[in-house]
Amino acid sequence: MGDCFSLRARPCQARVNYTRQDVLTVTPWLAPIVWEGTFNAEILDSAYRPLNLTVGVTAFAIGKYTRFVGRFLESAEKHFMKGYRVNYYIFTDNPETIPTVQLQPGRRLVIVPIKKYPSWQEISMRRMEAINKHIAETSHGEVDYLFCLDIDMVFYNAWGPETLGDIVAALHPGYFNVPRSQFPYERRSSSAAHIPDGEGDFYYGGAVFGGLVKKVYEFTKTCHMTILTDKANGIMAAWQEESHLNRHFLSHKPSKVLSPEYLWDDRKPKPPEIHLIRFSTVDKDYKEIRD
Ligand SMILES: CC(=O)N[C@H]1[C@@H](OP(=O)(O)OP(=O)(O)OC[C@H]2O[C@@H](n3ccc(=O)[nH]c3=O)[C@H](O)[C@@H]2O)O[C@H](CO)[C@H](O)[C@@H]1O
Ligand SMILES: [Mn+2]
Repeated sequence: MGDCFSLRARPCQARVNYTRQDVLTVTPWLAPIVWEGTFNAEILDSAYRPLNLTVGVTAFAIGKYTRFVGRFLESAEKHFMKGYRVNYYIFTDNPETIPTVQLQPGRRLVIVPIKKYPSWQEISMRRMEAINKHIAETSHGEVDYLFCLDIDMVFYNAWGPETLGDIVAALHPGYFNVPRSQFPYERRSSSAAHIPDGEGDFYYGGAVFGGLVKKVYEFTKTCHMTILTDKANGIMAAWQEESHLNRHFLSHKPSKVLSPEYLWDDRKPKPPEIHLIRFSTVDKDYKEIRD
């Protein structure tokens, strides 16, 4: 440690400034946007380590997506909440295919058997329901914070306590630097996920959200309800649960926002704002894997 940091906004040579000039680091409702260079990992660790927190992760591996579990878990063991207690909850329709991965002390793997829905859209959307049910039945008593992540992803760099917050969303890698008019929100007013033109803060990704387990319970409950409302009306939102997530975060603002470093996409070139890719989508053959 020993950093001496400046309270002045402008850079000064001898002191460390935990800010970035090239990106937005705080939302208009004063939630931090977490980028590399905006926090001190050592100070955060010394604040959070003594709390002896347990952090949960939910990830779904249904059908052919079981192939992603090994790399996901192995990379998480290297980079995700290193030194903290972690429970991985892997939801799958095929428990026998889940590889055994050597875990660090204080970390455990829980297999949650779940049925397979016929379409990839339904599989993706039904995660809200399954996570909500699992929190109510089990994980509310097992973890303090819970992150809900896509499985077709790999950790490349540290994901630590800087990500913890009451309710946390992540900026989608495809839309963090485009005008709001281009966000792929659901635009049909017949959908419960509808966001009119001229509204919306950011475009968040469906692959990463989290927070205090109680808050994630409330969040997944509302998203599942609005998904069911659409279903009853015979409509499916443009980007499934991701559209509902974006609608919910418009009226219930996240208390912390993760930069696209925490939700990157290997297929994209790295722009200068992205200093450290921490978690990224692996390339996959959509046609082959979703049939
Ligand atoms: C980067 C990002 O924000 N990704 C979102 C995006 O596309 P993606 O292309 O990332 O969606 P995807 O194919 O990864 O599906 C989402 C997740 O559902 C699970 N799964 C899906 C299909 C299947 O047959 N088996 C299975 O287990 C698996 O955990 C997967 O990671 O849009 C989806 C909804 O349209 C979700 O909101 C994703 O989170
Ligand atoms: Mn994905």
